[in-house]
Amino acid sequence: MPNIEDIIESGLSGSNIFKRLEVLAPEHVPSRLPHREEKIKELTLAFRDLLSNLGLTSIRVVVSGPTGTGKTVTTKTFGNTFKSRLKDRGVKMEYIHLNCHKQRTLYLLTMEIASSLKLPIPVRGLSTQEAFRIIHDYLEKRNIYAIITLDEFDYFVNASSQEDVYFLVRLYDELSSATRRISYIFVMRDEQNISTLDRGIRDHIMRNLIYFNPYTSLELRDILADRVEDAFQPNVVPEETLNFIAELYGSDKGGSGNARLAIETLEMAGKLAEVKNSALVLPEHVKEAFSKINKEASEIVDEISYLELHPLIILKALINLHNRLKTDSIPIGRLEKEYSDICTELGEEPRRHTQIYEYVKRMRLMGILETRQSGRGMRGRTTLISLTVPVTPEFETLITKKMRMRLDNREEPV
Ligand SMILES: Nc1ncnc2c1ncn2[C@@H]1O[C@H](COP(=O)(O)OP(=O)(O)OP(=O)(O)O)[C@@H](O)[C@H]1O
Repeated sequence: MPNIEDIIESGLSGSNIFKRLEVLAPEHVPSRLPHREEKIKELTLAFRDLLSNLGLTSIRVVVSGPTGTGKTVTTKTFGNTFKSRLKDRGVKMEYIHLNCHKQRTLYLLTMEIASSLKLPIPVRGLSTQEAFRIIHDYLEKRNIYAIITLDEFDYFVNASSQEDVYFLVRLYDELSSATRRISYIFVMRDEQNISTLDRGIRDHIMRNLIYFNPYTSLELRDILADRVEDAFQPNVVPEETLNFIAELYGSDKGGSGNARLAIETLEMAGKLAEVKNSALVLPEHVKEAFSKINKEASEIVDEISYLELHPLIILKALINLHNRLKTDSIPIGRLEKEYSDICTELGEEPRRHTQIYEYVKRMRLMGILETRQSGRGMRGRTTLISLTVPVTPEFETLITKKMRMRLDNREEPV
C-alpha cells in the first residue's frame, strides 16, 4: 500500500491522463466542428442577403434539433466568424448570443442585449419598447448591424405572452424604421413549440429552418477524436475506447446522438482511469462512466410511476410500434391508431386527439418523449415521436405492470 503522502504527491505532480481538461468543459468552443460544416454553410447562405442588401433586410433563421446536436456551438461559431468576415469587408456587425432559459422575459433579454453592446441603459423606468428603441438608435448612430441568437427559444415561447413573441419577431413593424439592423437566429429543441403561436408569427419565424440531426456513431467518433487529441496526453485513449463511446451514443446504434453526453462520458472515463491509476482509458472505465451518467434514465423511470392510465397506454403504443416497425421515430397518426386499438382491447374509451396531444406534450416536458417534425417527403410533414429511454424488455414490463395497476385501480396516481 502506498502511503498517504505519496498518494497526494503523485496527485499534485500533474496528470498522466489529461493534458487540458478545460477542453472537455461544455462551454468550450473547439476550433473545428466535424460534421457541422454544412450547417455553417447553410447559415452563411441564409445570412448572405444581409451583405448584399445592407440595411434593407432583417433575416430570421430557426435552428432546431434534439439536445446535444451542436446547435449552440455551431451558431456561436458561425456568428463570431461571420462577424470577423464582415469586418474585413468594412461592415460593422455585432454577434449577440442570449439564452432564454437564463433571461426569461422580454425585458431581461432586452437588458442583456444592451449590456452585450456595452450600452448604458437606465435599469428602471423604461418600457421594453423604449429600451429597444435606444438599442436601435445606438446601432444606427454607429452604423452597426447585429445578429441576435435566442438560444433555448422554446422557453421564451412557452413562458411569454403572444404579444412579447410578436414584438421580438416583428420588431421592424413595431419600430417602423427605415434601416433594418437586427437579424435573429432562434435556436429550439423542438420547432413544434412554435405551432402554439399565431399563424402570422409562425410563418414569419419558420421561413428558414435548419435542422440538426442527432449524430451517428461515426460522426461522434470524429468529434471525440478531436477532443482526445486536445484534452488528453498522447496515446492514453485507445481507438477501441473511442469507438465504444461513439457506439453507445450513436443514433444509428439506438443511442440519442447527443455529443454533450458522449464528451461527458469521455471526461468521466478519463477521471476514473486516473483515480484507478490506469495508464490507459479503457472500455471498462467508459462502462462505469456511462452508468453513472445514465442514472438520469432511471429518474425518468421514476416519473413514469406517477403517470395516469392513458399516458401509459400511449407509451405502450409507442413500444409496440417501435418493436413492429423497428424505428425510434413514430408518426403521431400511427401512434394514435395503435393507442386507440389498445384502448379497444382494454375496453377503454380512447381520448380525443387534443387530449392525446396534451399527454404527449406533458411527457415531453417530463423528458420521457421527444418530438420533432418529419422532413418533407413523408407525405407532407408530420410530428414524429420517440422515447428518450431505450426500449428494453424491463421497460416494457414496467409499462405493462403500471397499466395493469391503473386498470385494477390498485394504485391511484399522485
Ligand atoms: N460538431 C461538433 N464538433 C465538436 N463539438 C461538438 C459538435 N457538436 C456538438 N459539440 C459539443 O457537444 C456539446 C453540446 O453541444 P451544444 O451545446 O452546441 O448542443 P445543443 O444542440 O445546443 O444542445 P441543447 O439543445 O441541449 O442546448 C458541446 O460541448 C459542444 O461543444
